[in-house]
Amino acid sequence: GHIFGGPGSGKGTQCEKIVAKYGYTHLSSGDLLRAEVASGSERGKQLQAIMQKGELVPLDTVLDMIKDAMIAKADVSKGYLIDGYPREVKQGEEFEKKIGAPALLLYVDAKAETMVQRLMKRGETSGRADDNEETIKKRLDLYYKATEPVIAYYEKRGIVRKINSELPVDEVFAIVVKAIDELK
Ligand SMILES: Nc1ncnc2c1ncn2[C@H]1C[C@H](O)[C@@H](COP(=O)(O)OP(=O)(O)O)O1
Ligand SMILES: [Mg+2]
Repeated sequence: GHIFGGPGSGKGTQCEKIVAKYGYTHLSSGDLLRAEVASGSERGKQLQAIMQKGELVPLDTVLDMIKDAMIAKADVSKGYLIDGYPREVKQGEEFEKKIGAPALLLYVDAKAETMVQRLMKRGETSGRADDNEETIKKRLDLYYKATEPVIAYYEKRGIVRKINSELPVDEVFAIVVKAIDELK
């Protein structure tokens, strides 16, 4: 399934707990991209410039990275947890064409102020170039404009489970567990 939500909503935090409990293969598009940047490759340098501006990297680049990572784990995986993708409806359509339809979309929902506060706090230690006030604003704008519409695309199929991420981490996780277990 996919885990979906704004920047700082708590996707990564919940993914860690999901992986510990269910053993799914966690694929964070952001982490894959940041690994490419860290490798120092030419492609990584181009990606870094885009991410630093808070913009979306080209669709095919992210999707190919996810697909490669899925294939690499195909024979050992108990299931995939795709984190931070799709970021726009077009990406969702491409994912379905090239990979398939997700079984579940966990929509980790928090208020804009909450997300900003969490990201500013995370920025104190994360070392992430995009966890600064200016880029956070742009990421939130982009989230509301481009990414949130993705929900409607999946809602039609009845696979969206909205999770209140204003709650403490463990309470959020309890709701997540319920959503996953209902599916099994
Ligand atoms: N339910 C919650 N309550 C309080 N803080 C939370 C929370 N979920 C996550 N956080 C904190 C952990 C991080 O420092 C920050 C952003 O969380 P994250 O998991 O990195 O978000 P995302 O991966 O969606 O960007 O907020
Ligand atoms: Mg994350």
